[in-house]
Amino acid sequence: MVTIQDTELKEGIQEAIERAKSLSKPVLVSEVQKINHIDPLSFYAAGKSRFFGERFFWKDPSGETYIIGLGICKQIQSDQSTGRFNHVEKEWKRFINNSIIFNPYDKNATGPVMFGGFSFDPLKRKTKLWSKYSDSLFHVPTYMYSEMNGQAFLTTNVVCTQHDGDSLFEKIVAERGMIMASISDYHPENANTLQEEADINPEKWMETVDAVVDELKSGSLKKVVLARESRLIYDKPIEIERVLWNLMEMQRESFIFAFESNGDCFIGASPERLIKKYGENVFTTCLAGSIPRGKTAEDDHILGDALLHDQKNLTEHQYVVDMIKEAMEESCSEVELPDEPQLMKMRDIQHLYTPVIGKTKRDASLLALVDRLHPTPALGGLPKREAVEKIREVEELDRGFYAAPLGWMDFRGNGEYAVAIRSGLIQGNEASLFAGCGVVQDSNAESEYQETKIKFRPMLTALGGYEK
Ligand SMILES: C=C(O[C@H]1C=CC=C(C(=O)O)[C@@H]1O)C(=O)O
Ligand SMILES: [Mg+2]
Repeated sequence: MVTIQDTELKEGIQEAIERAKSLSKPVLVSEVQKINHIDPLSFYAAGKSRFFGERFFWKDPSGETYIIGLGICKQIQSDQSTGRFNHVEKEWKRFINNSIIFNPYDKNATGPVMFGGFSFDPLKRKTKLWSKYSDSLFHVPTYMYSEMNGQAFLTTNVVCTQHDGDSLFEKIVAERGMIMASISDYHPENANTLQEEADINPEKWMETVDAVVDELKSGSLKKVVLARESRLIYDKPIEIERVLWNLMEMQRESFIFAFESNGDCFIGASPERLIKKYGENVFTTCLAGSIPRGKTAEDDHILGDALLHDQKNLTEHQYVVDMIKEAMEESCSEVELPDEPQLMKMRDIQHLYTPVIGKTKRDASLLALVDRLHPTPALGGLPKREAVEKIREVEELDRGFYAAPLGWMDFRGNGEYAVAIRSGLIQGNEASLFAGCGVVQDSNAESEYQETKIKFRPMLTALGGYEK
């Protein structure tokens, strides 16, 4: 591991300490090394004893991008409700402004990266379920493995203060050496046994769906996404690595993520991109309207075809397209999207899907786009503000980070956010799973309930609790 760049890290740390003295504030040094490929999950697992509660894992659906972070060199958090996206972006810029970055590679997700997300609705009454996550929470990792189009990089981030000395460099190099030496191929061991599964108040949830359908028929609201929770209890602490392993095996076409905070872990496999921004190119997704997968290829085709022609689902989908198109046209000089939805087939479910691409106007930053889009009518409803207010009023669930933007942004302003659905919060040997669905005028409470059951499956199967 000793390379010429370690000289850079050493000198960078010395320079940063001097800079921290003159500025009277901490200064970041970030060093990027190109390394041989490492199995991303093995890197994550190597941080288990030293960094438990301070790790994250990210894979995009194409498998082109993996980002795994160990340790926290900087946390950006806030419980502020208005202007939170802008606030985080400002904090991020302020943090990297005076930093010293050794990164000769023109690759996204190398060098300083912040990973994290936002709660769905900062105005919702908080329960203790999400006490480990503030409304905006981002971590800048100390050690980060990233893979972009098959090339692998190791970033080391060190925050230096005016009180640090030369020993900081020795400490970091020793710790990094220990992590790298301890990486061994991860294989899951004993599965957990599910002891108790409690759907939280399904009857009440269906009554709420009925009540909202009545309102949709009479008022100005067109769509409200209603979600519910299932609480699982296992015989022993849930091994996050094993859940990730299962998700990677079974949900290849999804974003796969884990975000640890103070011992809890928010984890999932979402098919839905909120926004990706690489330079001026932006990509977003309209995903709404669902039907099960068929047991045979023929069944599956018949179901898919039925979805493509089902008026209730087409309406549910179209609300999302209209809103996203409008938002993108405001922020972009060019926007392209197909006229008709296509099918996105995941392991457990198929959806109506319309991809959207655009080119941003010069001033549109990634988090400004997140601000503009969240929540789309696939997670909130239409009109946006009224729908979020309705959810706040009638939904029992504390959504926390469920259905909200989760992802990364690098020091160049590039990054990607998924909508964190098909997800759960792991707390020791317990887990809460979340699933929701788009309620429109033609919704039927029983079939929406069945739809949420299917949406629990990716996480339930990965945790060990549902055999297909
Ligand atoms: C809100 C969820 O899914 C959304 C994404 C795709 C399809 C949806 C639907 O058909 O209702 C939902 O809008 C969820 O999985 O919890
Ligand atoms: Mg639906």
